[in-house]
Amino acid sequence: MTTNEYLALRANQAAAEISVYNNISFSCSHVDLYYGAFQALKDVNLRIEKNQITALIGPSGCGKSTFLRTLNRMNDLVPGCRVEGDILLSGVNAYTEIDPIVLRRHVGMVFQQPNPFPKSIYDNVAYGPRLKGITKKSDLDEVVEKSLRQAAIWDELKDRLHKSALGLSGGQQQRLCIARALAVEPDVLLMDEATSALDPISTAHIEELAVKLKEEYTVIMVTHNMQQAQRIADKTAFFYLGEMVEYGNTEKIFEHPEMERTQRYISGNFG
Ligand SMILES: Nc1ncnc2c1ncn2[C@@H]1O[C@H](COP(=O)(O)OP(=O)(O)OP(=O)(O)O)[C@@H](O)[C@H]1O
Repeated sequence: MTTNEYLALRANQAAAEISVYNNISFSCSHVDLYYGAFQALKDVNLRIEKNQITALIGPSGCGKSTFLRTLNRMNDLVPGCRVEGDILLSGVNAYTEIDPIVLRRHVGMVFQQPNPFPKSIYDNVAYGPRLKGITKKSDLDEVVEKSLRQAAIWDELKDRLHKSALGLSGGQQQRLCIARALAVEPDVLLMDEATSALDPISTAHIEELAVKLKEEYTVIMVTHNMQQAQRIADKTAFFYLGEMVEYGNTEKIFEHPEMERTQRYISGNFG
């Protein structure tokens, strides 16, 4: 091989690498996480694709929420928690190259229990944009409307924007929390069992919403509900005892898993 041929090959490989990263939201390599002496994540390697819904499944205590929280550095707030390995967001190291506050603006999160602020519906959604420095009323009005529309709750709430968010139903509160997360224009939305406290109709609303949102956002969700993962997730990662055992297209994980532990879990033999 001549020098020129080698250089051409290397350039091609570099271009291929870059195009791979274009489709990748989070790239996690050799991630270990310790709560004090206890190791909760063990050598997790996972690439999460953009504009997809990725479900994290596995038995209780296997590290799904812990992994989700490493993505926006929520675990930084836990005393004694230590993360090793690399977590890149669009190629940028989330632990060494971005301030956690900025990271969390790009990576929004919705929790199991809806947690609106004890403020008006409007002020809940306007909270993040105001922190970002948006103060003009017409600009805030626009962001509030856009975010509530994206969260598929504008029509229900548009006539009561200045009423307390605490007066909404659980399902409405959860969609409001999604609107609040979207108002700062994140790239990624993390959902930690976001429907487990909701009734079936509210759950269906949130599932439909997640499918719509993946056109613009990357959605990563922890769920105990295997039917939910099968209904809406493009990709599924199975965790067990702190390890990410298997990852792939949801259909494949549920119908033809490669690992015995995945097979046993999805067939209900443990967990
Ligand atoms: N703040 C913490 N301090 C110490 N240990 C923790 C902490 N949070 C979680 N753990 C431990 O880490 C392990 C993984 O917990 P995690 O909540 O990530 O699991 P999970 O798969 O999300 O579980 P579940 O499905 O029950 O929510 C568990 O053994 C848990 O007890």
